[in-house]
Amino acid sequence: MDAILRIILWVDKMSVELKNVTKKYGKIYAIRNVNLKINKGEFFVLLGPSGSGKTTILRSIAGLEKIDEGRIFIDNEDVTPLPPGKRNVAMVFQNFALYPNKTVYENLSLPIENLNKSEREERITEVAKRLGISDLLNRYPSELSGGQQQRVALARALVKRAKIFLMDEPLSNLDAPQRISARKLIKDIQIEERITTIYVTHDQTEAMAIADRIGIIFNGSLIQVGTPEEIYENPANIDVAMFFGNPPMSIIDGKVVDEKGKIGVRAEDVSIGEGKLKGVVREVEFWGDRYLVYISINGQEIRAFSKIKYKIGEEVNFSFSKYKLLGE
Ligand SMILES: Nc1ncnc2c1ncn2[C@@H]1O[C@H](COP(=O)(O)OP(=O)(O)OP(=O)(O)O)[C@@H](O)[C@H]1O
Repeated sequence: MDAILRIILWVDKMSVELKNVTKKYGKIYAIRNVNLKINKGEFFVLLGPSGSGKTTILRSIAGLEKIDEGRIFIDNEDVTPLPPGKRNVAMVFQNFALYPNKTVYENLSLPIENLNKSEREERITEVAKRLGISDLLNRYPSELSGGQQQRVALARALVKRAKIFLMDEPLSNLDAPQRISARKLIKDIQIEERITTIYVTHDQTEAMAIADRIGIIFNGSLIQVGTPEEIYENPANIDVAMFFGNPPMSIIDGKVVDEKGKIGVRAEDVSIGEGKLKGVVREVEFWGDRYLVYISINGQEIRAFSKIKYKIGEEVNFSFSKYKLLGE
């Protein structure tokens, strides 16, 4: 049987649901009244600033944290009282720890020690092939690059044939090119196997690239859930608008345009060189295929993409093709 088909057949996808989940450390709320349904086979990204509660949600789903209030369901079964070992999830941590004194093969054998030797060998060979680490099985972790170690950590989660993947900033140790190729690999595996995956990051570019849906969390509360496109187009509030997108929306006072309240504008919706608004160029960044121009207008700042490199201090006319009213 084709290896990929076999992997698909292992996996019997699971949904995850959190109902009114609260977790406190002492008096501090790490997460507060979180309600969230993650669908079978979905790639769900939890995105938020440092300390917002992302890891706490993941650890609560894994059973590594005891929640104070609420219930957690995996495939409609209430798993709240179950220990981690009974939840059938695999977690890949930020600082993936491989056993340094064991070879890659031995590291991959550990989660499946309960199987007999030939079954173990079959699984490891299959997953190693899929992840391009077949040639590394006899090496020790110290003899691997960061990216190779990352693949071994992923392989270790995969050999277990868990039904849910929980990933906590799994690419944080990699450099930029490695991150891009590793995230593509994670996404490829997830698409092929449709393993329900919950992935934590504070990097919104990564979130947009990889997610089916994103949950935005600030200060322990889930603020918005939607596809990357939905959140990009319609941020739920000013905090989300100022956080999501690269660059995020510029937030300006309505009085600059003919609207009341705060207005969010995306850099690609600003056209320099036309329109009745006037501002001064404060800074210009080279972004490879274009420039990001910082324009100041009545003491407020607007960012605009431009093919032309404007000069700092230059007065420019500009207009918006689109903007979003974000309230008072
Ligand atoms: N073991 C703990 N004891 C006390 N407070 C904790 C503990 N773990 C987390 N916290 C607090 O709970 C809140 C949420 O932490 P959490 O690690 O879930 O955030 P995060 O979004 O994953 O952050 P980061 O992106 O920095 O990893 C923070 O205020 C944190 O200081």
